[in-house]
Parts: sequence; structure tokens; C-alpha cells
Amino acid sequence: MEKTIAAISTAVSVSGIGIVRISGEESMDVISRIYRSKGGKKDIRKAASHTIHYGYIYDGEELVDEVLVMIMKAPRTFTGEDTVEIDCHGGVYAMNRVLETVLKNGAKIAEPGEFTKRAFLNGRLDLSQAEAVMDVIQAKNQSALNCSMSQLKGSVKKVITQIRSELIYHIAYIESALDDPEHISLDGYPEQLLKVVKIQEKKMDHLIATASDGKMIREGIRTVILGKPNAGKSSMLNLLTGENRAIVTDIAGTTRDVLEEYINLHGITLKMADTAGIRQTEDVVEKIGVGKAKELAKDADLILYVVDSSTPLDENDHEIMKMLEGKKAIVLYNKTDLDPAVTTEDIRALVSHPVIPVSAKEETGIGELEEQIRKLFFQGEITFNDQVYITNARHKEALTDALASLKMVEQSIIDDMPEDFFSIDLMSAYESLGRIIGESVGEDLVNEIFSKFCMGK
Ligand SMILES: Nc1nc2c(c(=O)[nH]1)N(C=O)[C@@H](CNc1ccc(C(=O)N[C@@H](CCC(=O)O)C(=O)O)cc1)CN2
Ligand SMILES: Nc1nc2c(ncn2[C@@H]2O[C@H](COP(=O)(O)OP(=O)(O)OP(=O)(O)O)[C@@H](O)[C@H]2O)c(=O)[nH]1
Ligand SMILES: [K+]
Repeated sequence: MEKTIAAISTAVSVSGIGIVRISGEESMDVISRIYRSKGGKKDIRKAASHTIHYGYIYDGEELVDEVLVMIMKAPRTFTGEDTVEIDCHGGVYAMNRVLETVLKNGAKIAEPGEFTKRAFLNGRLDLSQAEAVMDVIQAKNQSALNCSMSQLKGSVKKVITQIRSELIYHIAYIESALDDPEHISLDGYPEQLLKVVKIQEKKMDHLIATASDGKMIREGIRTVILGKPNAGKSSMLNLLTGENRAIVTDIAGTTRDVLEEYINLHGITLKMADTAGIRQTEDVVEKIGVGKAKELAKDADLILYVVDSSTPLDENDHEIMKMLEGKKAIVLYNKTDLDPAVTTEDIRALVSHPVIPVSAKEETGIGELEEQIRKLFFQGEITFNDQVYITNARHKEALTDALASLKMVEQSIIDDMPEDFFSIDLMSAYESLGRIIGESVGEDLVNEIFSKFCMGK
């Protein structure tokens, strides 16, 4: 049996309440050594599962903290083991003293992610669900949260399991036919298998294709704002962030040194590229050339090109328009509150990207911008009900490997190869998919995945 582990599961900073979590066979012994109820008579070991108890933590005769203790008994717990949680006062010193007392009385300190790792090893979660736990913690917006919650509830596990059961059926069929050719005929079977393989390939193709959306949902759309000096880039950024964080001046080239900025637009996150860099692009466009701006633009998923509609287009504008070619971009036709020196038609004649009239000053046009981003990136809508998103690079890689194996099966069928060729590649597809849900993965990989988790998770 694994040793009983303990850790502070809440943030180690001053807060109202802090939680020390204990998991393992000896959890009840550990808590009974250090817990005293108000009257001092209660035997916490006899407490029913999923009950809460008021009392004190004692380190020997020294009173450590006033607490609530949660008793949860195996196997109906997060880890699948006996679990005790001590809700203590959320002072950093107090939490550490409670933890120290727990450790002195029979538990060892948990490694990062060890609770969730145990949940996985005890079959409470598959690997995709365990990984989703971390994604839930890291979700930066509602879509990311929806996505990881659906994975936590088993959406990836379900679709992968379905594909695998289809594959294993055919592996078994081929194997038994080869073992027993007198009773099981493979006449006409390759054609049938080809159909199955193509359907499964399509499913996998589709899942792989969700990964780019998945990445953007999870990490945000990498966005760069371009525009000539004084076009209104900072003003737009301020409006989008909803905070006056960027410094707006009428002096061209006011710089800031923020490295990354996340903007939440109703479930879509824009990850603004290095805004100091964006700031510089105008100088670069002006003085040094477009090298730096091009570099920023090249890496971006989305370019927001701010046009000052109150001044005629100039050399900078034409340079920027060239950078938009082949990219996802939206033209923000800014300063609509002023008399126009250039029309939206003028711009539409020059670029094929959507043009949205906005006024950073009067705060108009943001709704249209949001809608346009949704259209460009998520075909207008993000739904999670019937759509499984692959958000994990490891899952994508495994799917890609599995797809390659199915392509080999397809080729073997076309080339009229013997049936055992089919089953070898079907098997490797099956195994690749197994990596996603954590079936027959090595200890090293499991350790690597969980080591990235937070302490106490
Ligand atoms: N205090 C606390 N809050 C927490 C967690 C935790 O471990 N402790 N969680 C940790 O990530 C999340 C909740 N996840 C959990 C998942 C399963 C079980 C659990 O005990 N499941 C049993 C019992 C269900 C029941 O009684 O209906 C089961 O599934 O059998 C508990 C928490 C978020 N909040
Ligand atoms: N009337 C009007 N003025 C605007 C609008 N947007 C920005 N401005 C003004 O235009 C000037 C430049 O705005 P900024 O947001 O600093 O422009 P920028 O593109 O970031 O300029 P740099 O600092 O050179 O990078 C400021 O005086 C803003 O108040 C708008 O929609 N309408
Ligand atoms: K400016």
C-alpha cells in the first residue's frame, strides 16, 4: 500500500481558510492522533464518511489551530483512498504548523499532483480526465472552463474509447479468422474493413482539427494590433481591456513594458502579443522598416489593423496591408466620430479582410468586432454540447500517430496485403489511442504529466 500523503491544497498565502489534505490508508490514524473535539471525547476514527467535525489540532500538548475536519472514506473519495481534509485558518504560518503536525504524525509530504495521480492510479479518473483537472485550474475564460469541464466529465475518454472498441473488434475478428480459417471466412472482409477504417479516420481527422480551436480556446488567440502612429492602437487596447492600463497620449510612440495581456471577450480570450513590441512597431514601420512588425504579424493568429479614418492612408498603411495577406485580420476603421479622410469602401478596395467601423473614443463597434472574431475562428459559435475539443498537445500527437497507423491499414487493404498486416497496424492505432486515456503508459510519462501539477492537487 502507498504511504499516506499530505499537503496544503489551497494557496500558500494569507486567506480566510486553508485546507490541509491527507490521503491514504493511515489518514484516520493520523487525524485521530492530532484532533480533539470540543468536549475531548469524540473518536474521530469512528466518524461516518462524508461528515464534518469541529475541533482543534494539537501537536502533543500544544494547541495549533481551531479547525473543521472533513472525513471521507475509501473508495468514494477523490483519490479513492481514505481522505481527511483539515480546514484551518488561512494564515501561512498556521497552515504550515497544521501540515507539520500532520507530517510528524505519520504522513509524508505529497509531491505536486500526487493526489490526482493516485486518483488516476486507483481508476477514479482516466488520464485525459486527470489532465483536465489541471486545465480547469488553468482556465482563463468561460470557454476554456467549459472545455476542460467537459473533458473532466469524460468527453475525450468517451470518444477515444468508442474508436478503440471499434478497432479491437476488428483486431479480434482478424485474429480469430486467421486462427480458425475453416469457420471464419475473410472473403470480402477487406472491403468491409476499409469502410470501417475510413469512418474512424474521419472521426480522428475531425478531432485533430479541433485542436487548433482547442488551443485558442485554452491559451487565447495570439493577437497583434498594428496601425500607423496615432491611429488609436492604445485607445483600442484600453477599450478592449476595459481598463485604462495602456497609456494613451497624443505623442506618437508612448511606450509601455507589459509583456502579455489577456483580453476576455465573452468566452474568447485574445492574448495580446508583447505590447511593448506592438508599441514599437510604429517606430519600426516609420524608421527602421517593417522587419519587426512583420515578425510579430507572422506569429499572430489574428491581426487587428487600426486605421485612422480621419487622415489619408499613407505609406505605413500600405506596408501594413501587405502584411495582412494570407493572415486572419480585421480592419478597425477607427475615429468614426471625426470627418473621414478615407472611406470604408476605399479600404475594402485594397484589402479582402472584414472592415469594422469603430470609435475608440465613443466606444462603439466592439460588439461587431467580437462577432467577427467568433466568425473567423469558431464558425460563429462555440458549442460544447456535441463537440469534443482536443486541447492537449499530447492527445493530438497520439491521435496523429493513430491516424497514421490507420492510413497504413488502408494502404495494406488497397495493396491486397495479407490480413495479419491489417491487424498489426490496427493494433498500433489502438495502442496510440490508449496513451490518451492512460492505458499501458509507462511510469515515466505518468510522473512527467503529474509533476506539472500544483502542490496539493
Ligand atoms: N475540499 C475540496 N474541494 C474540492 C476538491 C477536493 O478534493 N476537496 N476537489 C478535488 O479536485 C474538487 C472536487 N472534486 C471531487 C471529486 C470527487 C469527490 C468524491 O468524494 N467523490 C466520491 C463521492 C461522491 C458522492 O458522495 O456522491 C465518488 O465519486 O464516489 C470529491 C471531490 C473541487 N473541490
Ligand atoms: N476622435 C477620436 N480620437 C481618437 C480615437 N481613438 C484614438 N483617438 C485619439 O488619437 C490619439 C492617438 O491615440 P493612441 O491610442 O495613443 O494611438 P496609437 O496608435 O496608440 O498611437 P502611438 O502612441 O503613436 O502608438 C489620441 O489623442 C487619442 O485620444 C477615436 O475613435 N476618435
Ligand atoms: K499615441
